[in-house]
Amino acid sequence: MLQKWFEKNGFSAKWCTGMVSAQESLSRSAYDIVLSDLRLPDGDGIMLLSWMNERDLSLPVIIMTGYGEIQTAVSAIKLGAFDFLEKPINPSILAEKIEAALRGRKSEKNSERGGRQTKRGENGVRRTVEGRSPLSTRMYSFINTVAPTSMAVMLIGESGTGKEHAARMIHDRSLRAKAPFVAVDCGSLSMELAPSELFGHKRGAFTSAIEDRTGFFAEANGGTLFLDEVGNLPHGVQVQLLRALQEKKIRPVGTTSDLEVDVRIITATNENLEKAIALGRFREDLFHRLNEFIIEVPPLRACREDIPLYVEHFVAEANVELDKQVKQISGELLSRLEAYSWPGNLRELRNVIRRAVLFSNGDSLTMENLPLLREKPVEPDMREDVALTVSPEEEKEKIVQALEKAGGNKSRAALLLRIDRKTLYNKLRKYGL
Ligand SMILES: Nc1ncnc2c1ncn2[C@@H]1O[C@H](COP(=O)(O)OP(=O)(O)OP(=O)(O)O)[C@@H](O)[C@H]1O
Repeated sequence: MLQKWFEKNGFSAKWCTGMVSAQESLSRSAYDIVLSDLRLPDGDGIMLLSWMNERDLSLPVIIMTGYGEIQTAVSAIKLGAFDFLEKPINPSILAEKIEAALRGRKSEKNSERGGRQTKRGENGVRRTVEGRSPLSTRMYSFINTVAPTSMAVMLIGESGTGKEHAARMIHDRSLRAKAPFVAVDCGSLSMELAPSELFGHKRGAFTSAIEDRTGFFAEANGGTLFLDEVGNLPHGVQVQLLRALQEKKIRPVGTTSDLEVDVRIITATNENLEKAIALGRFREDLFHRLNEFIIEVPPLRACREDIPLYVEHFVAEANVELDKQVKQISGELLSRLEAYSWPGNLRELRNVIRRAVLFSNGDSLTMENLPLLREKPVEPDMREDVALTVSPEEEKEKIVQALEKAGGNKSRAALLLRIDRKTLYNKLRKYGL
């Protein structure tokens, strides 16, 4: 019914039957807005929202709720949902909310189109800022040095420090800037589908190959392919990747001839790959091919003097997105932000600021707007170690079962276990899975 409504009103709408099907659509194509039921046959709107947050899919999400679900809708807003809509849906309220969400989105897109840091979008918000602390300055000077070359760059840093951001910056400052930048989350590639996702396939190559698929390599031809969490690349695919890099040729699944590709590779990892090599999980020859130039992306707590700059940036961004007018930040709040340990780095800071701006009433942010930071700062190690059960054997068993259910897809398994992807990776390593 809603799909018809959208189409009648000049939108193109894709209807998904559940959470997994929405995740698949969101992974493949770009959308401007997501309208999701709170209850879904295979999950719920909040799980979908967390999944999108993890991947930085910052498009507006409107959650549709039934009678008596307002409390859950409020939690959704705290998690970053744009708004909620009570059922039965009133078309004029729906139209109003869609318009408000798209207004924010348009401003965001304009600022994205602004490209490099020096340019600004129509709304005057920069797309990115460069920290000025010694570690940040060093990183940007490495980025500027390596960008115009064709060297393979490996970005090493904790989750949320801005590795993907740095990869885009390298691409934008390279001679390939006008060609595509394609980002791939290696953790979500299953062993079975990875070759076809990376190298493409011919229709009929396997049962579910109902049409030809280009593959990420060919999509990135002439440009940059960013392999995020490269340590999670299935072992079998590592050999194929090495061949593609050495010979600059790929062979789509189900075909007999090679395609020439010209792709610059940037990888990111938040783990010690040398350890993975020692454990036989990562190929040493591939590692050397990928790390022609290593850049360390520092954790936010090592660059505390950059925090006010980032806060200012994220407030400006949230003002536009949420139609707010925050102009001041209380000294007490800023000191709190500077003192916090930021285990989730820039991503966590951005989320905290967006939430604070959303809950602000006037033109200033105070401690009142930051309920989440009032408690003791979380240490990174504690965050990593969320036990799923009391005994390690049971925990391992639970993980194995979730992986089976998810058909080997780690992101999906993490969702089933209700832990984040990074925690799952740590546990897989811990149990040698
Ligand atoms: N220099 C910057 N200026 C503005 N925003 C930034 C900057 N660097 C990172 N961000 C923002 O911080 C968030 C996290 O960045 P990013 O996704 O690049 O981190 P990551 O290290 O790749 O994370 P993960 O390890 O989880 O994949 C994003 O919302 C990104 O837009």
